Amino acid sequence: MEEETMQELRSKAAELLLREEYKDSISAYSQFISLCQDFISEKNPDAAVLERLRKSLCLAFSNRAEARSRLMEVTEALEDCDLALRIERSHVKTLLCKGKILLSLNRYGMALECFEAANLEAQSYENVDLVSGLLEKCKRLDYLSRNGGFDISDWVLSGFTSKTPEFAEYVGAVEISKSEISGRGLFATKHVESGTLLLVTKAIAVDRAIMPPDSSENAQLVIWKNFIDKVVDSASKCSRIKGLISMLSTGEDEESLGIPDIGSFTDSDISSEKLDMERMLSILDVNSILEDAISAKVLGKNVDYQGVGLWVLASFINHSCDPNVRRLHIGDHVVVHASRDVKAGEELTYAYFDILLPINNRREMATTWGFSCRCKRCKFEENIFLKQDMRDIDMVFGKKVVDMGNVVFRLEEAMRRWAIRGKGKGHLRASFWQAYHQVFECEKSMKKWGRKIPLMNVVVDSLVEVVGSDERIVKVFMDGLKRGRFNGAVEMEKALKLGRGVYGKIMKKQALRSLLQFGSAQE
Ligand SMILES: C[S@@+](CC[C@H](N)C(=O)[O-])C[C@H]1O[C@@H](n2cnc3c(N)ncnc32)[C@H](O)[C@@H]1O
Repeated sequence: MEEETMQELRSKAAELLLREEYKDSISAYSQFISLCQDFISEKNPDAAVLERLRKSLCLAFSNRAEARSRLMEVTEALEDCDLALRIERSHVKTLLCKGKILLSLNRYGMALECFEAANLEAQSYENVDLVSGLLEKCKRLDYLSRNGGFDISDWVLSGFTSKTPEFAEYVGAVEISKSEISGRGLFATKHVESGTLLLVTKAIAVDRAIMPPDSSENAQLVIWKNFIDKVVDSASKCSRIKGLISMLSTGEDEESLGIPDIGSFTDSDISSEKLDMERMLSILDVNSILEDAISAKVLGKNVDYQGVGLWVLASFINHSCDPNVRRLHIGDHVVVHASRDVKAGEELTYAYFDILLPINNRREMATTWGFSCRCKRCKFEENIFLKQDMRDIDMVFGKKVVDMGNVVFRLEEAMRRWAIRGKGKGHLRASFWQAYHQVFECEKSMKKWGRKIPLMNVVVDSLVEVVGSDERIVKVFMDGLKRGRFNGAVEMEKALKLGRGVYGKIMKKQALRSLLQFGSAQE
């Protein structure tokens, strides 16, 4: 009688799974599993029956894992996989299910073990091609995650119409350490040149919508709410994701936060911590980033797209008004690269907001971010802005006068009087970038001021040395090249170096060229 009930439950559960009614299927399998386990322990069946029941139990755990994985109930699905594999170590269906879940969690090494084990048994499995396909994909991702050999050239050259390139999470020459800016930060472990890939990380969740320029605040709130729901849902279904999120700062008491080992983000276990809703919301407030932020570039998407997401490893990157990294958003991945040469041990920072502005404007933006900026450039400029001349220049600049040449001229003269050299010059030029920009882009202004102010080439070099490559700076440089202001080949090489600072080294010269010349038109 009991065996009959079990048989009925098992058939019902399998049918529900086929019909993609996962919740009901999980419930039916749970009942079957419980009855089956009781039967085995209470009835002590003979060897043949026991063997049959154990096989059924293994399949039930495996199918419940499948249903749970479809609902993204990752932690419970993995537990079911392990229960099934404890009964039958090389159960192909379970190995595939477990491998796919591990792959979705970017745990390539462990996923590879599952697919390799499944492949050994695959001859007896009806879908041999599926097994070998998954094994090959996992090998590729595992390889990319170890050596970071991404190349998006073909995709860029196709105008982003070909298949989006395959990305795996990658941790380059970086570590998390105590920051002088605030709490923890990400640091370079070796000298890297501009454009070097440092990190590729996949979003915990991201929400996007097409947002026309005049869209209401309400529309933004909808994106934000959807995004929060997605993160909360993922964290509730996956203890690893919950563990990762709980490492992040709430913006309070950052100096007391623990310093996670960078290795724990790749293939090791992360324990789940307590994470109530209040803490979760503070974490999202402090760490969520916009895809179209100033130091980011969304590749392959419509310009009206707006997206907000959470990328855990990138969340350890502090802001600086002298940033040295930028990020590209490609699909759900964030790709972080050096935007200028970086020395070993240097903290990696990007701009959370526009830093090509004077200190007062930057202060306001930092306040809306909830902090007061403690970067070196702000400290330097706080002192300089005590000078009356500096405040006068800032006032004229603030009036958005038509002829900004006067601002540039007065600033350059003041820097000469105050004997400001090297990085200091770059800092102040960055603050008044819009004035330089206006002059360099206007033939009439150049005729009037050209001889009295430094060459554009010189200004660009000093800017990039302190704030790294920036699309706007590169554009002015490229426009200068097109107007024939410089000697061709050497300057073209320099333009490509600047371009690598903006777009990274994950594409060949030809693709980079196309982005530099036609970038915005293609997106
Ligand atoms: C995304 S987190 C960066 C990592 C964070 N420092 C940590 O320990 O986890 C953003 C928070 O870091 C701090 N922060 C980042 N850049 C800063 C800066 N330039 N000056 C002061 N605080 C900064 C602020 O508290 C901000 O809310």
